Amino acid sequence: ESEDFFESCTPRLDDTYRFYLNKVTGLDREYNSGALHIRDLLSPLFGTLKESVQFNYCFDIAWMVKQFPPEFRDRPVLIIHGDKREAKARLLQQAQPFPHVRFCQAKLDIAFGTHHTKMMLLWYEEGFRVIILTSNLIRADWYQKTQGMWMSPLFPRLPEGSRPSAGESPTFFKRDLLEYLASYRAPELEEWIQRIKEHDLSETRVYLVASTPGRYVGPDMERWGHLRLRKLLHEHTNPIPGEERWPVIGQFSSIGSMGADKTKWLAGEFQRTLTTLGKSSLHPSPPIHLLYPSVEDVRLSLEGFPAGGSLPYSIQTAQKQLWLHSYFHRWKADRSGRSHAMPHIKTYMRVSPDFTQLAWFLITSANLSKAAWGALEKNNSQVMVRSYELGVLYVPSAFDMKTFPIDETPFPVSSSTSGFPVPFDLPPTSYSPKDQPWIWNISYSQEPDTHGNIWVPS
Ligand SMILES: O=C(O)c1ccc(Nc2c(-c3ccccc3O)nc3cnccn23)cc1C(=O)O
Repeated sequence: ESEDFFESCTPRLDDTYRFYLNKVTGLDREYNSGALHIRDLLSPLFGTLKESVQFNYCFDIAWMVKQFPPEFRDRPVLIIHGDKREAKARLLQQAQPFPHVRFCQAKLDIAFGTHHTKMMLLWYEEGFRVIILTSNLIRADWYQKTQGMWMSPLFPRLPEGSRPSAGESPTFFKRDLLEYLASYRAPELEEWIQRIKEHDLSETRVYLVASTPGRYVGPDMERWGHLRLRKLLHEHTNPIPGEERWPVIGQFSSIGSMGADKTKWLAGEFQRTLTTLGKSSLHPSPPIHLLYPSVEDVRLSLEGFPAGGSLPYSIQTAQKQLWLHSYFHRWKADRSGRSHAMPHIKTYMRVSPDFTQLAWFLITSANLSKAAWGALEKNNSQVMVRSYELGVLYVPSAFDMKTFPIDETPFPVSSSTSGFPVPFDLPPTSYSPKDQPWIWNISYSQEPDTHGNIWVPS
């Protein structure tokens, strides 16, 4: 039985894609097999921790410290955040009892930008690991929401005296990660840039898709945000016969202001990016399906209306863009047992007309907003990005495939399949005429949620 015990307590992980969902409290056991809790990520099973860096937006420092196993609880943790003034003071105050926790404030010089990036840099005795994820470092983000992550392989240390460009991956992940870290221009990150240079990242098969605040011109325009994604799709995917019938899917947990009509950004520059496949000069208009929870999805969720506290779509923004809601589809994820675990994960993908194959897949912190993805300005000669964002792109060519088959039953995880574990149901389910998008700052008092409560925002 010790074998069974060991089997049951160490998650059998899908090694192909290294894409995992968070565990969700209250699901049948099978739907959490292969899913990971934050305590799994920080467990000695993945390495003997020396120091870590936590890039995130929202922090509960005392809760975070408790997620480390006791033997690692005093190891230095560097927090990369975007808080300023009183918010920064409150954050630093949280760590007053924890001298091993230090802080670095990411510069946010453009209005309305946020430090949205969620990443763990884990330095072990045995080597180095990167985790890029969608969860904040607060209990609620790891309880009953659908969240996801990419977990890197263990990167071994390079032999002494290796040249810095050693340890590069076929997807140039090492160069791109170092450039992203350098974009903070933060002295606290210098020693981490140096440490990563000393490790072998060559087994990485995903491309980094990052956003860093700024106004970019010329070749710098393709380094960040959606123009970076367009560049990667242009270089590393191929045209598909009948691609105009291959839908684009965007799935997210918040929405920015998209302008008075679809041509302002969504069906213009953003659609141009999402429909790029290789170097074809066609600009098809395939279906675009946007997945965002309806009020009913939230009301009937495991958390009930409080799930909507992490779906910050405001009435002020929504009323300016009613045209957007015709693209919307519900959150339905029976295949992962997560139809009632509201999404905080963000994913974008290009699927075949029969929803059995993927041309590419992106998991990211970036919601549907110009702040996150960037927007062209000055007659398309400049792109402006407001926020820090981070995600990873899967393209079939990096896995010696033409397309990714989709695994329609990703749970319980079976290391046998080579299918990509898309976490929600395909095809997407359109809103019914009565469905409305969840808006977080209006009241819902007609019908109670799963906990018998109504929603009356202050
Ligand atoms: O990922 C996400 O969906 C996400 C979305 C927004 C966000 N921040 C944020 C919030 C807000 C949302 C929820 C609880 C507290 C908040 O302050 N309100 C605004 C207003 N304008 C810009 C950013 N805003 C943070 C995250 C995240 O979880 O990182």
